[in-house]
Amino acid sequence: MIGQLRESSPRRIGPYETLARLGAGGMGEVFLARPLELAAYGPGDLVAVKAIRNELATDAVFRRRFRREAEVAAAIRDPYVARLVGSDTDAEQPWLATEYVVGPTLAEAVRGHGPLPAGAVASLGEGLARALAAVHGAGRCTATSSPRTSCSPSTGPR
Ligand SMILES: Nc1ncnc2c1ncn2[C@@H]1O[C@H](COP(=O)(O)OP(=O)(O)OP(=O)(O)O)[C@@H](O)[C@H]1O
Repeated sequence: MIGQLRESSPRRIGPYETLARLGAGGMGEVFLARPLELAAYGPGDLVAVKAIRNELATDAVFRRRFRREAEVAAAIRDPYVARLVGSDTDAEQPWLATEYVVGPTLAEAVRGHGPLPAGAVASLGEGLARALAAVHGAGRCTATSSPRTSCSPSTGPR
């Protein structure tokens, strides 16, 4: 659910202006945002920016993991995975931005309309499996030990 910005919410993250709060996870908060350069702004330019919590931002081990996450995300090209559109893993408060995915969360859909029909569950499962395969494939291809030339992200895990 899209929530209002809080008093403590950042108004600006990297090249983006925050508009609303989308949620929070283990790493930090996620904001709906748009590019500050309004001339370049179109409806498809809305992004979800994940801003990393301060405690984690000062943790060197976490920073390394987050850099790796951004590197893997940048390598993914798949219709089932929100595309990475920008990141700054070296910023004081690191962030990464992905395409904004419109629509309710699964929990909101079930709360509002009850259990999904079997066909919808099947296609959701298929989409999740495809997305996971794409993420695993990209992880293999960006691993330092695996030469990029022998790797095809779209083939997924073997
Ligand atoms: N690209 C996006 N488009 C729309 N909503 C998003 C997007 N990314 C995240 N959200 C919203 O923000 C919430 C938190 O996302 P986040 O990625 O932080 O969750 P997480 O995977 O549980 O966290 P973490 O990776 O930090 O453990 C999601 O549940 C979702 O509602």
